[in-house]
Amino acid sequence: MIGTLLRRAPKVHCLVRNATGTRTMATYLVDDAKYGFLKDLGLQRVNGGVYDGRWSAGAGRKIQSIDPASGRVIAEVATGTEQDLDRCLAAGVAAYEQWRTMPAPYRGEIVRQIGDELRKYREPLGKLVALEMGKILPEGVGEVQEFVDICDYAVGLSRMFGGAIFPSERPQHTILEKWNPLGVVGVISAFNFPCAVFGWNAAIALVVGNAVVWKGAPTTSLVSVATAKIVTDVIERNNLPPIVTLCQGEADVGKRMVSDERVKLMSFTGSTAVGRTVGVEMQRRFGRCLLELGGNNALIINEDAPLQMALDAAFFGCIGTAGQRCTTTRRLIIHEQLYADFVQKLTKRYANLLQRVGHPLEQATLYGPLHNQQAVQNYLDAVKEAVALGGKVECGGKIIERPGFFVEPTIISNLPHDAPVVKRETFAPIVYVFKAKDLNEAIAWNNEVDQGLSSALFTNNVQSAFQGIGENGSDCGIVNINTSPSGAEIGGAFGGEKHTGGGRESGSDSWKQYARRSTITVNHSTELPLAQGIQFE
Ligand SMILES: NC(=O)c1ccc[n+]([C@@H]2O[C@H](COP(=O)([O-])OP(=O)(O)OC[C@H]3O[C@@H](n4cnc5c(N)ncnc54)[C@H](O)[C@@H]3O)[C@@H](O)[C@H]2O)c1
Repeated sequence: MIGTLLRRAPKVHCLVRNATGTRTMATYLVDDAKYGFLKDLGLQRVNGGVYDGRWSAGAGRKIQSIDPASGRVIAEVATGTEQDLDRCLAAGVAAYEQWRTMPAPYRGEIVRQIGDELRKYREPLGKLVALEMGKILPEGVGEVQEFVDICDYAVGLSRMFGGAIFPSERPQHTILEKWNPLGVVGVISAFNFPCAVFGWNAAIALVVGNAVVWKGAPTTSLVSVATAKIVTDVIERNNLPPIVTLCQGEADVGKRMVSDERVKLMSFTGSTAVGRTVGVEMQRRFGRCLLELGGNNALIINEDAPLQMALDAAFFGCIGTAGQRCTTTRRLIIHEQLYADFVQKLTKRYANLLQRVGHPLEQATLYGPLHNQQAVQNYLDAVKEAVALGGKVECGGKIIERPGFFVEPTIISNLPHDAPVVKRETFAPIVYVFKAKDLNEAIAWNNEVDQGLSSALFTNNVQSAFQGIGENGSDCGIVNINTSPSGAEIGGAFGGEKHTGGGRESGSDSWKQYARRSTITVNHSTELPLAQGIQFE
């Protein structure tokens, strides 16, 4: 329905300057009444991309945000520069001084209000996520829901994050552990989760007592602005200082944030290549970092797997978000006895999916576009490389001829399990399929790539399942049994090993990454005994 409206939408023209300064005609979806949800989110034709306690146009480049399913301009964002970031950081440091003194349950109350406000904007913000990133509407709304859920989680946490008490070897002494906030937490996020990644970080960082400075991906700048507006409105209504600031910008702003000593923890989500530079810089200046980087996730189908479930899991895992999740299934390792039948059934499911290709805002769409032209090129390059290495394209491999950045979901067989193209993360809907002789071989192949984010084993055998999750099993941060490696719930700690960066976000004890641990010995005696019984007189 909305897709029909999209195609029929009247064109609204206005004059803008492009990157070279030439005045050109542009069409803006934000001016079209059929995209009224953009105005509901407070978005205009040109939006300020900087919030340091008040909204302003950044002095950086004006970025045109594109709908990847049609190539049309949604609206513009005036992004920030390093100077704009400097103001955001200064405001964040000052806000932190006040925020850290407030009781944690009070901080939780503010995060509760943020969650409630997000609930009100779930649909329009979810639509914007779908429109600007290119994921289908249920996934766009689901992303906002993740932010709501982590707020609920953080509210509870604000009354629960506790320290330990340990026995002391000295009489009438007690050893305590107390978790204190760090200061300003920097968040740099990737285009594929433009709302939730900020949410996972901000909700937890705030209840622990930190201030947050955010830079989202340049190509999803509207989501950053709309999300930050919802959050900062709540903060302003409570007469609080800017404990959340935004400096939407490009790599120069990101680099500056990473190198600034005021940022005590740098939470970076993005590619391994950029994450490596972030990690090195944070190590150089002894800052903390939380890295959530690329994945190369495998799904193992053991000979005793529940087959229908495995097929459903592979279908969603490989194709969901058009292959643009960090947890997307990129390798299927199938027991040799099941291989031919499984690949044939999966190929059939792929063929049926082509009926469900469409605009992400259309109700019937299951499969949307890639995010931009560069992603299409990366996809084509990977297919070409795979074929040159002897790979057989079982299905897909080409661009889908329609407006926007659509490519066919693709299955490639016949490659060595350790081919260079297989060991690399191509952020596109390509899955490589392999025939394994037994579980030991399958696990060895699962583990042989550099990345270590997510994995799954399908088996009905308890011994195989426990091998998969144990010391001889998957070396990933996420190790699933009989469910897809793609996607995760907020209750557990999210993140991966090796070149995925080692960070953990969301649930379990991930909150500890946002806090500094103070070990405290309290002497409640009238003597002053030294540790280890040392006499010093
Ligand atoms: N592990 C996870 O939780 C997770 C989640 C989502 C995405 N990802 C990964 O992110 C990648 C896709 O996202 P992307 O293309 O936006 O990644 P990217 O690395 O190109 O960009 C990520 C962010 O870093 C910024 N940036 C670029 N250069 C920088 C620099 N030198 N210093 C500081 N910041 C800089 C970008 O502007 C953007 O905001 C994939 O590899 C995917 O697997 C990982």
